[in-house]
Amino acid sequence: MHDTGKTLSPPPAPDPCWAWFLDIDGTLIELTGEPSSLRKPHRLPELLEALRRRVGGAVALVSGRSVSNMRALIAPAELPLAGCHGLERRLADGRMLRAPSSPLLAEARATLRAFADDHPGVFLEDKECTLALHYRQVPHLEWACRDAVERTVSGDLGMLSGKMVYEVKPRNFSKGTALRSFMESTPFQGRRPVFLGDDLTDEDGFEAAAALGGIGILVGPVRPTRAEFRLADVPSLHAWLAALGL
Ligand SMILES: O=P(O)(O)OC[C@H]1O[C@H](O[C@H]2O[C@H](CO)[C@@H](O)[C@H](O)[C@H]2O)[C@H](O)[C@@H](O)[C@@H]1O
Ligand SMILES: [Mg+2]
Repeated sequence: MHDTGKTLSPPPAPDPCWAWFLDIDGTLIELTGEPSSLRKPHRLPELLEALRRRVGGAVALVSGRSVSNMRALIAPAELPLAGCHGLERRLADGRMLRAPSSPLLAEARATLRAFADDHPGVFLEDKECTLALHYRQVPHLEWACRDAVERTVSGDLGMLSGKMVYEVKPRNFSKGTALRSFMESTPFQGRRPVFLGDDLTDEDGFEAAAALGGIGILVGPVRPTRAEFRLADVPSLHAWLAALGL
């Protein structure tokens, strides 16, 4: 783990021979006030389609969003996708794989729905296989939200901390397990993985990429991270990608 005092180097030039894994919010697109908003960022589908062609199809999006939400966001582009932090995957051939839902999730849903109803401004995003309790509109309620989520977590359920959000999800899946699974099949197999992400939930992706001989690129301010390289922000990522001639 790099400590906060260490400046991370800029990444090497983007390589079309890599296996590409990209986070969405805070990496490809700027964060906004609306969780999982389906507002389509300008030219995102075109960019992803150009990237897909340039790297021989070896690009997947790996997000906390659900696969259905990601598909709507990037349509008409079609890419391999990992949603809900690795619990769902849409393969290059269009097949969907979904981990079985935790029986404990229903109880967590009911508890967190009641909490959100009692706390105006807190938003519960129900992604079916995971739950996200957002406090972006009411930042002073961060600790109350954390406490509510912690109290729902037991058995196979774990808590994830993200940007102005606490999530509940089965522990056995992560962005790292998603990367590893994609790397076992074409068009990713045999390539060097590169994982790009901004948040704490991307650390599993950085770790998995490094374990397979690849690299992690943090997008955003310096912080303790397993990534080796850093790009300052979303526009810097897009400027760096431009070297691929997209
Ligand atoms: O893994 P990511 O692709 O980075 O997705 C992480 C979460 O993104 C969304 O929430 C975040 O973005 C929102 C829109 O910009 C913002 O309002 C919120 O505060 C952020 O936490 C999404 O709603 C979550 O489901 C994803 O897990
Ligand atoms: Mg992100």
